Amino acid sequence: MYSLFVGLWKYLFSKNEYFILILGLDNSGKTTLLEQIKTKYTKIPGLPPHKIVPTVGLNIARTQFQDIKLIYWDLGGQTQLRTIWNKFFSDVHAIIYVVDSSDKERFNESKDELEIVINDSKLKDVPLLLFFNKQDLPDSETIEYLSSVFKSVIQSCQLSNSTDQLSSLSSSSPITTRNVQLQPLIACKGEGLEQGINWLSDCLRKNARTIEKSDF
Ligand SMILES: Nc1nc2c(ncn2[C@@H]2O[C@H](COP(=O)(O)OP(=O)(O)OP(=O)(O)O)[C@@H](O)[C@H]2O)c(=O)[nH]1
Ligand SMILES: [Mg+2]
Repeated sequence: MYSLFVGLWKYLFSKNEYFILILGLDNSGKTTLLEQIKTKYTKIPGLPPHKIVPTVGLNIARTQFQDIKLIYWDLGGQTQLRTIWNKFFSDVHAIIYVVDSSDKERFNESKDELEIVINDSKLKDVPLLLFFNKQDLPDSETIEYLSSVFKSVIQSCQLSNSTDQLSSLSSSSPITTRNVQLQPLIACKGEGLEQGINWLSDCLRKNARTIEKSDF
């Protein structure tokens, strides 16, 4: 009974548990990525790509990664479903944003949606892992090109870093930052996944924000 209680206590209040929201336009490969995460970091393999259908609700993966627990929430990216994204913002420690590197006609739409996300005050300081997916497709754009498309987003993260650092000098509050990483990905094969998750885990270990448990 005692060990059950201790286990429950640890489960509810463990400090090394982080919530990660996976966002991006529909068809960008979010659920494919989530299923690869399950395959790579859990004992139960994820669904193969041909069994994955467009997401309407919420898909979840719980993983143990070295010393930390990472819980991923994958939401639907269709236009009408994007309106619920911000309901999760108060409860997450990091954002993964997935871009279809071959969907040239929707690069700007994807960038505009990401700008809305990172400009939300509830996500201040939350690290952003930007996965440029589908790098296996012959018509996918390079990371260099995509970096220029998403330049305004990257710059606004850097700008918020320097603004915060300046204000912190005068107010002597802690320096706050939004870490950003651009990572090529082939979600259906899991290529690039490990590099991205390693980076994100390091960020969370070093400087994750505190979320009040009462928010859950
Ligand atoms: N070639 C290729 N196709 C991919 C890759 N990742 C995902 N796909 C394909 O892209 C399509 C959409 O994948 P999903 O994972 O369902 O996309 P999603 O972002 O979850 O879409 P919504 O749930 O509608 O928001 C599927 O046909 C996948 O097989 C990849 O790395 N390479
Ligand atoms: Mg999906």
